[in-house]
Amino acid sequence: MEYIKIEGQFPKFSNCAVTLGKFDGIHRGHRKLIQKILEHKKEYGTTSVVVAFVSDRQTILTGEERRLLLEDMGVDVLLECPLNEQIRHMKADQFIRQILIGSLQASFVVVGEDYRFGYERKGTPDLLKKAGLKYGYETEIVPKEMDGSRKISSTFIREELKKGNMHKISELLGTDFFVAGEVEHGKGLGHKKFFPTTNLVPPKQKLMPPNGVYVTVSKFGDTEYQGITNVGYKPTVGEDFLGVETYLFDCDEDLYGKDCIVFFRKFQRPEHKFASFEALKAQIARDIEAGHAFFEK
Ligand SMILES: Cc1cc2nc3c(=O)[nH]c(=O)nc-3n(C[C@H](O)[C@H](O)[C@H](O)COP(=O)(O)O)c2cc1C
Ligand SMILES: Nc1ncnc2c1ncn2[C@@H]1O[C@H](COP(=O)(O)OP(=O)(O)OP(=O)(O)O)[C@@H](O)[C@H]1O
Repeated sequence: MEYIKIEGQFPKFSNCAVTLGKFDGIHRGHRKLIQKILEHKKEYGTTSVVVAFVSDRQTILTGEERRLLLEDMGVDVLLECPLNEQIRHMKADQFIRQILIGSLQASFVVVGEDYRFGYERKGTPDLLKKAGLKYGYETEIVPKEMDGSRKISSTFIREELKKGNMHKISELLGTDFFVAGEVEHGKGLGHKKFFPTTNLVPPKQKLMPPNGVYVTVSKFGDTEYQGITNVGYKPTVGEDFLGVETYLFDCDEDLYGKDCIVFFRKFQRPEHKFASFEALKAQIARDIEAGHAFFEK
């Protein structure tokens, strides 16, 4: 996949199947749109392009995680465009002419039914459709993917993430919430005093569920390990950064420096400050038991 961070002008492409939005999280609704551009590519040989508008607020997926996911899905080009003043002030018809037609030579554009773009959010799916008739591209407007009576959206997922409702989040995303990163060294206390663990440090940009213990699955390439993960600052020992620390079941490999993806299945309990290492160790043993019980179910 070609990844381009827009810093000024959009690059030139031709014959593109394009979808537009913020694409934070890549939920089931987003997947439908992406599937449409991939199908169009398969049928007509277009270049599948995701245009993702990014701001500097915290996100469900980091930029890197989104790249991994879209690449995995088979998208050809990801154009990451900062929501700066220039873009915010661009009128909808100018966006269509300059970017969709001028830069991307779009032949297919797909958006959700309530998508808005351009200055004062005046750009609508209907406007895209009308312009398509004039400029010769096809438009597909996708009905909102629902969860019961509520539309699936990144906002909905953010709310559930705050509550640590990992099961609901998996339903909305169509996959488990995950953290991707390289395994780092902890203080090494885990190894000496407790259990061996893998440590990831998510960037501050990443929205995380509440600090606490989660049942997880960690992936290293094609190898998967079930495990139990603590998210937080380890108040018993005191850490000054938020870590994602996992005890992997049935693993005695040295995984330092390896790329890892931790998939969150279930919230188990909040993080506590324990009076002694012994008390923490006893609790971690119970967490591990609860993790095993979850997977045996
Ligand atoms: C399943 C699990 C649960 C944990 N729960 C807590 C907790 O509630 N409070 C806490 O202070 N640390 C908790 N920890 C973190 C331990 O304090 C940590 O493993 C230990 O300090 C070793 O850290 P190190 O590998 O960075 O040396 C937990 C770790 C694991 C793997
Ligand atoms: N549930 C959905 N079903 C179908 N399409 C959707 C759905 N949600 C969003 N889309 C479409 O996906 C594209 C990207 O959506 P975007 O990420 O901007 O919004 P969102 O997921 O609703 O997030 P937020 O809650 O932050 O507005 C847009 O074209 C949007 O209309």
